[in-house]
Amino acid sequence: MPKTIIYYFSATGNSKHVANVLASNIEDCRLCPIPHTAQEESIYIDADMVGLVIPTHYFGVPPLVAAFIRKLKFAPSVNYVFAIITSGSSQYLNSSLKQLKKLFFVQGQELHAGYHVQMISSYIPLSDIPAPEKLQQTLAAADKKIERMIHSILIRKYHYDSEGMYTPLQGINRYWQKHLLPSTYTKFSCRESCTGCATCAKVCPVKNITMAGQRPQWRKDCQECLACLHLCPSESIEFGKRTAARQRYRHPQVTVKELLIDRLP
Ligand SMILES: Cc1cc2nc3c(=O)[nH]c(=O)nc-3n(C[C@H](O)[C@H](O)[C@H](O)COP(=O)(O)O)c2cc1C
Repeated sequence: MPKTIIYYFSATGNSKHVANVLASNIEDCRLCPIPHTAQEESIYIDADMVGLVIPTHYFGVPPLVAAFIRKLKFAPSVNYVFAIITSGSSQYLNSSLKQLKKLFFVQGQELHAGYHVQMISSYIPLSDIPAPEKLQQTLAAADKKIERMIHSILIRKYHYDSEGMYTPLQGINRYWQKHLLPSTYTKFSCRESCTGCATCAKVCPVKNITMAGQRPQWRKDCQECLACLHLCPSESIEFGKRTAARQRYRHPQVTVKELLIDRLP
């Protein structure tokens, strides 16, 4: 195993960008996309340093990431574990690090450091993608924060970014997972402009989309990551009623090809 392994999940490239920058600044570092581990029942990590880079979904940890952590077993060589949460804005309205701390604790592993980095929100049912100038400013500020995080990680600093005291958010995340997520797949629709290229099926991290008569069909395992919607080349996919008038997003330094490679082999 390499000295450092970074596991990540990314639908629209924000977390992938952070993981890429980390890997190019940390010696002997391997990147591992979480969807690649889906078939494994147990994952033994025999590295010195372990990183996790993930988006926040509904103020907390995406369920596929929680399921991944529950499979982990750590060798005694592991001496530093860090997590980075990418988000639209809600560092101070968030419970991701609190949740991760508990998830790692249950696996017998301390989470030594946790960071938030504000990027662009992929949750367009709620708000539109900002204008190009604002988008660039936000991503430039994120790159500055990534530089500072790398410095702290390289000196193995023990540090937690604050998430505020707003614990009811953990309840909202649980409610979403239990009561809303199971029927999320019913909210997708596909316009006439669909070319049947199947990019949506290929980018789905849980292989939840099948093509029927050149049209996507969403099954019940949807994680609501919105990769299908944002990465559709003809912008033919909608989610609910509000996305029709809204722009799509992908981190400008991450290609669709890279995100495709991240999915299940
Ligand atoms: C279902 C869903 C829920 C989200 N919830 C939040 C949230 O609670 N707070 C926030 O700031 N951003 C939220 N976002 C935005 C993402 O966390 C953010 O865009 C993230 O950087 C996406 O990372 P990725 O490009 O690696 O997938 C949400 C996005 C999705 C798809």
